[in-house]
Order: sequence, then structure tokens, then C-alpha cells
Amino acid sequence: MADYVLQLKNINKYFGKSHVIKNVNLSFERGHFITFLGPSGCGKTTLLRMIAGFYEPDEGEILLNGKNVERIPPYGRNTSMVFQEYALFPHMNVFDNVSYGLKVKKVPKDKMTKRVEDALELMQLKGMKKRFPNQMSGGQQQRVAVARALVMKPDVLLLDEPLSNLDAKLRESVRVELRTIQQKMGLSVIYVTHDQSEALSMSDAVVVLKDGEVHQVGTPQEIYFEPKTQFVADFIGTTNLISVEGKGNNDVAYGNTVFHSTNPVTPGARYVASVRPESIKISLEKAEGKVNIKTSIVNRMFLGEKVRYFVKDELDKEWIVDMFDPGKTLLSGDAYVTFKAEKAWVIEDK
Ligand SMILES: Nc1ncnc2c1ncn2[C@@H]1O[C@H](COP(=O)(O)OP(=O)(O)OP(=O)(O)O)[C@@H](O)[C@H]1O
Repeated sequence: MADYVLQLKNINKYFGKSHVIKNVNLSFERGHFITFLGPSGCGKTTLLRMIAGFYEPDEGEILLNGKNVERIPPYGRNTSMVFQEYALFPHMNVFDNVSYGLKVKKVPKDKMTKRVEDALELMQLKGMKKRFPNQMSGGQQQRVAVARALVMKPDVLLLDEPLSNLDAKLRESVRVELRTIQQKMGLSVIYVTHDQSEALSMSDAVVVLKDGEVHQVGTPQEIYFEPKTQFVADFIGTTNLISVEGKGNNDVAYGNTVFHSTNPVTPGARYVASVRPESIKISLEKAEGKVNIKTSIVNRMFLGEKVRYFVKDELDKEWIVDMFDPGKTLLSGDAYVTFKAEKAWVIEDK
């Protein structure tokens, strides 16, 4: 049986009349790195705050290690939350910031010192014990905030867009550090972000949210290659969404072009097929055994490792096509968009 550190059952939350979390059911395996991914305002932070105990759900149950935490205040739950804006105590040095929670819990001094030293070492902050927050860079302060959370040995570490204030390069390196530490310690982490590349690169599982609803839970590969809804297909990476009609024998028709769908379809029903730009080739000739759609090239961008083509088909639909290792000759004029039928992921049109 799966070992769930945390379960959310039928969670609903309203702010006044607006229903911001809608019937959320999620189970989190111990030791996993889970990401909440979705556009601004979809409810990621609200969910995290309910887990931490800063908000109460209006309906539903939150179980931490199998126990309902409804009546347990934030400080009584063994969760630690790291906020976007770090929230370090400005008048305390690094050591005092990190040891604060242990002092409040009255952990004996020698044990406390050892735990703080360990957390600082892990976050590569050993030489900075005496510094104050205003004497540190954003990335260093961020690491102090994570050390302060880690030192509490939380059952679940909750991270709310913790890297959003860092520049791109630093974000990348702290990302790698975080994931390494999480794996080394076997930590259970919930990480909130609206950055899909962050979610895909760090997570064991991604929860995609929109308007307070869970659209999909899956591994990064499932989310990318097998999106369950149009929203997920569109939100994760770049894709071409074409409107198709179900036919017999699990075929679908895009205009006059008919091809086989890997997912079952009902004749006469409307669907959407998602075809990734990297799954398509542009060719001057029709390609044998593939789906061929007649287009003309309207624009192109040379990006070094690839050329991104923008083409328009006879139904006036624009496609994005990425051709890798393009060489020096760029294509122009009329051309076919070609792809294997199984590269089109067919989902319901809703
Ligand atoms: N305290 C509050 N009172 C009223 N409405 C709120 C409150 N907190 C959040 N909301 C609303 O609830 C919805 C969800 O907000 P939430 O902060 O959880 O979204 P989010 O996905 O974390 O967004 P972001 O990525 O911008 O932080 C939004 O429509 C927001 O305006």
C-alpha cells in the first residue's frame, strides 16, 4: 500500500462568494517532490496555506500522516513553509534566524546547535552564521529561508514560488541544489510555481490547476506527452491544437486529411489533437506513411540549434514547427507539414 504523508479529501474553499478551490482530492507519497503548477490566481497558494494551517477549508479533510489536522494550528502541524518573500527576521543573524523555531520548541542547546550547523552545511552557508540578512544576496537569503525550514525536520516542506526573486542563472543552480537535498534527505516537498520548466525539471509528480480545479496529476512526462485537457496541452510547452472529428475505426478527420487516433473516438464527435512542434517535419514532398498537410511557410526564426517555422494550412490554421539541426539552408514557399499519426494526441474538445 502507498505510504501517504498527506491527503486532501474533497477540499472546497470560498472567499466570500468566490469558489476558489473546487473539490480537490490529492494524495501525496512520502519522499516525493510534488509541484502545484498553474496560472496566476488558480489557487496554488491557497491550497498550500490550507495544508500549513493558515487557512481553513470550508469543506473537506486534510490528513497528515493519516490524521485529520482540522483542529491543529500551524505551529502544531509538522509542516514548514517557505514564502516567496523569504520572511527572514532582519534583526537576527543567520544562526539566530535558523535556530529560531528550535528555540521556540525548547530543543536543548547542544542538539539545537548541531541541527543548525547541519542545515547550514547542507545549504552551503557555513561561513555565514554571523551575517545579517541585509549583508547577503537574494540567493543567499533564500537559502537561509530554506535552512530555517529544513532544520525543523518537517513531515512536509511547503515552498511557495521560492525562486521567483532570483535571476535566471541563480534560479537554475538553487533548483538543482533543492532537488539534490530533497532526494538526499528523502524529504516530502510541495512546491508552488507557475513556471512549467521548473515543474517539469524538478518533480516526481505535477498537479496542474486552473480556476481552483485539478486538471491533471501525473509525472512530468505524462503531463507533457499525454495531457488530459486542452488547457494542460496548451499550458505545458508549445503545441499545435487542431480541431478534428471522430470517424469509424478510431480515425479522425482534419478537413480532408484522415488519420488514426491512438485514443478511442466516437464517430461524429468533436475532438482536439495536440501535435508538438518537435514531432513535425516540413518537407517539400509528401512523406510516405505519415500524416501530410499542405501548407505555406509564412515566417521562420533561426535559433541556432533549430529553426522555428510558422506555416499556414488550407484551413487557415497556423502551425509551429521546430526543425532541429537545420543546416544553413532554410525552407520557404509551399511545403507539407508531416508527422506520424501516433504523435497527435487526441483529447475531448471541452
Ligand atoms: N485572502 C483572500 N481573500 C479574498 N480572495 C483571495 C484571498 N487570497 C486569495 N484570493 C483569491 O483566490 C484566488 C486564488 O488565489 P491564490 O493566491 O491561491 O492563487 P495562486 O495560484 O497562488 O496565484 P499566484 O500564482 O498569483 O500567487 C484568486 O482569485 C485570489 O484573488
